[in-house]
Amino acid sequence: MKRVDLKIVLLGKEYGGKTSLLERYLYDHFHGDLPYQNTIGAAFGAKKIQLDDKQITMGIWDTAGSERYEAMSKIYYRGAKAAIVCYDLTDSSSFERVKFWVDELKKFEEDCMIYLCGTKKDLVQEDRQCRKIDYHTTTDYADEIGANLFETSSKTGECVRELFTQIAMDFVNKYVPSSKEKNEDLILESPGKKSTFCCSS
Ligand SMILES: Nc1nc2c(ncn2[C@@H]2O[C@H](COP(=O)(O)OP(=O)(O)OP(=O)(O)O)[C@@H](O)[C@H]2O)c(=O)[nH]1
Repeated sequence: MKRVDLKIVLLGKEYGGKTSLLERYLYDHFHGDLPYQNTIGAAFGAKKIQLDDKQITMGIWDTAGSERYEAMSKIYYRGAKAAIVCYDLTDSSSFERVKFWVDELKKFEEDCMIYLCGTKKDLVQEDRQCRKIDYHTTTDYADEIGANLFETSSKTGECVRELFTQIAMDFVNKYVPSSKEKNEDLILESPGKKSTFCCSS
């Protein structure tokens, strides 16, 4: 069994749903009934996932969205192989913050794969008027920057596992040669193809 580590960072505006996304993925729970508590500094969680003959340990950094902690958040994306840049589907200003983080990553962490994540999908499903960020605007932007896009709900769990599994698969395809490919001395190609995930509308 081949073991590899994968560093992932969560970025995005405060109240954007990063911590909830991580908790849904790690512990399969959602504490929507508890009062909101902003992340201070950063939090860390880890999860192992197995893909064929590879065991990937994902180390996931949940950064604080408040601009007060911006300088600190920059520390956490260093060396990250994937960044999940979150925005709240019910808050238009959160998408402006996405652009800030994408520019940062493109400038300082070129090799980091970027995943755009529209959070709180359940709210826009309950009431379409809650959607403040047009789906096509985000897919156009994802195309422009060469990113994958997911719309998730930490309340229902929609698309959360799919997001992290996609990251692990892209990472393996990009960075971890399979034993067969290694033996045959093949050159690996990056996954290239982007995908947009919106499990149901
Ligand atoms: N309905 C619903 N509420 C959500 C969802 N995700 C997060 N929330 C709520 O949105 C609020 C903010 O969520 P957090 O996960 O704490 O946001 P954050 O991005 O970690 O915030 P910072 O720590 O300030 O950066 C909380 O009250 C959550 O319960 C979701 O998928 N659906």
